[in-house]
Amino acid sequence: MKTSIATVSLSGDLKDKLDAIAKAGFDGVEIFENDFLVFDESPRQVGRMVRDHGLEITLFQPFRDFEGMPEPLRSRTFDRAERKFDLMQEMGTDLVLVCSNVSSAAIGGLDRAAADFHELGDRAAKRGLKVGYEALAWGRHINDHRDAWEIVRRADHPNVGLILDSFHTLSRKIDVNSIRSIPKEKIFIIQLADAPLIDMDLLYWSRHFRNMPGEGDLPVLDFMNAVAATGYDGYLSLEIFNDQFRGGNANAIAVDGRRSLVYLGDQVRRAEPESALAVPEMPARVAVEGVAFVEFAIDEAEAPQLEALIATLGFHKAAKHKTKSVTVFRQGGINLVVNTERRGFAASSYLVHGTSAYAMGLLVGDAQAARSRAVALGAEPFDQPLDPGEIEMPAVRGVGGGIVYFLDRKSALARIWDVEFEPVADTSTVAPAGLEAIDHVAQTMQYDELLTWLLFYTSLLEAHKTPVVDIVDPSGIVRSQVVENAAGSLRITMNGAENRNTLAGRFIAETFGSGIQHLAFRTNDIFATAAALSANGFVSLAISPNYYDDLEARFGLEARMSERLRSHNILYDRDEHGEYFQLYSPTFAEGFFFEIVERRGYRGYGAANAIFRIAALRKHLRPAGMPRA
Ligand SMILES: O=C(O)c1ccc(O)c(O)c1
Ligand SMILES: [Mg+2]
Repeated sequence: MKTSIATVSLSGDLKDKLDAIAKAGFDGVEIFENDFLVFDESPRQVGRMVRDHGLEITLFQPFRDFEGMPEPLRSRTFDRAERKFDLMQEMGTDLVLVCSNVSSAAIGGLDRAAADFHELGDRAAKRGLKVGYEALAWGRHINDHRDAWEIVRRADHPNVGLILDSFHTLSRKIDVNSIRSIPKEKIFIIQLADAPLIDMDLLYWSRHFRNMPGEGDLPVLDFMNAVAATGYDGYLSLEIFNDQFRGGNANAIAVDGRRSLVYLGDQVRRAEPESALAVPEMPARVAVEGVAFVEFAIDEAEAPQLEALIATLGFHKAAKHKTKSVTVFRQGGINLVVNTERRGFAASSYLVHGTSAYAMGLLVGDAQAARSRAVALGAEPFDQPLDPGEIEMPAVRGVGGGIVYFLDRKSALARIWDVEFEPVADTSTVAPAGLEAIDHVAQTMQYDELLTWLLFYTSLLEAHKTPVVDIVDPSGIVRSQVVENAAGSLRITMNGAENRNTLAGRFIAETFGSGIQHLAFRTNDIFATAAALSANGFVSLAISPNYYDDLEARFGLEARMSERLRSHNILYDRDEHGEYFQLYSPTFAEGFFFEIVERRGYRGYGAANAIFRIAALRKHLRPAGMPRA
């Protein structure tokens, strides 16, 4: 499978873009005219620079407002084309993208356009060049790939072909099956882009909101399956106009782009096994049985406070690592690992971020396969030297440079707790509080990382995303998006902070990066849990009494119920599936906190309660910028 990306998709100057594109592993690049025009090197030098990066120029674009022009405009357009042909030959590319005419001067008519393309094909052929025609969704006369194909067919010239762009086809909801009957040799290149579903003007939507396949809501896979059915085996080329990407980190966006294509190719391979795209084989998306553990990096001075907090939550100290200062606290199916090592990755993570939940372990069917898939999708492998007797746990880098470990029941990893750890006598006086499992892991990140991690998780794991929800923080909006599986055994909530003043934004500033900001545990009886926690000396996050008055009004709750909720600082929500109960700890260290939830059929995450929870948590923050003890 050959992958390419248009320079317009990334930020920086042409050199920055090429560096990022080459590093991410693309084979080719579409040179967007403006990126060339604002660059100071000659076409020949640009061509050399591209090839020095190990890349091929897949096409030069766009050539605008060509077909169907009346004289004297028509002659001028052909002169303009000849100039671009000169440039392409200097640069070293043989394909130009001609997008459908948007000019008010353009005259319609398939045969007129076909004749223009036939002539352009003749001129291109003299120089060994090719012309690809793309229907813009807002083209004046041609805005549907089926019409563009009809023109290409009538042009009947070996040097004239069709360019399909998923955005233009899917944004207009054009039946993708119409692609299946196009001869593959007439498809000169495939451009791919996704986009979030927003009801707006097509041109504006296309120029500002496109994103990588899999990051948006368009059925790009259906489009691609139809393309694959033609036998097409050429480049898959990303063309992503996105305001955020233009201002983003070119390297990160390029990695996302390459991941999106590899993932798309993998899905096509599974849907159309006969496809000619030569997609590399990789293990299937990974089913997650649950979050097996979360590990904290912390120093010895602060660890007792965390351990005391965990104890009031009803966790008991279960085991100690045989060779490392690592302790496991356990309750129900939950393992919390506290790592105070002074060497190794956890120690470095502590030095950079302060106390943080820097790693999580996912229980999967085959841990090695999970890591292989992650690496095939461009994840950064994580390895760390083992002590004698330790079992290697496959891992990759995750959000904020943290670690995602994979465990399974089929390898030696099944016995890791027994092999690497020694049980410790439980001397604690606290009682278990009925916490059964990790309900969700909440990761906080910069807003512009949200799509990156969304794609990371959904391409790797058997999980889907839910729509973005706006969380109102008193100091700004935080955008929240969930990755979860159908069984509910994997739930990751991601909060993207747009500014530093929100609770999420402060967390990122205080911990010098993104990471897990809270962990939510599941109970089957929130009131019994709340009572047990109180008995353990747990102090829950105090919620404003006004909240409970409002609850009664909003949900028609009985006064007895709202009083019960209030007395335990329990938040309440309801959806069409059932009820939800939430209870919070105050923040700890750099803004980390715990949550306890009970789901009575409810499927969401209590977004409506977030403003109350955030307002309460803010009261517990240590003043911004205070050094750690
Ligand atoms: O927005 C545009 O003008 C434009 C130009 C070239 C393309 O390939 C495209 O998809 C859109
Ligand atoms: Mg396009």
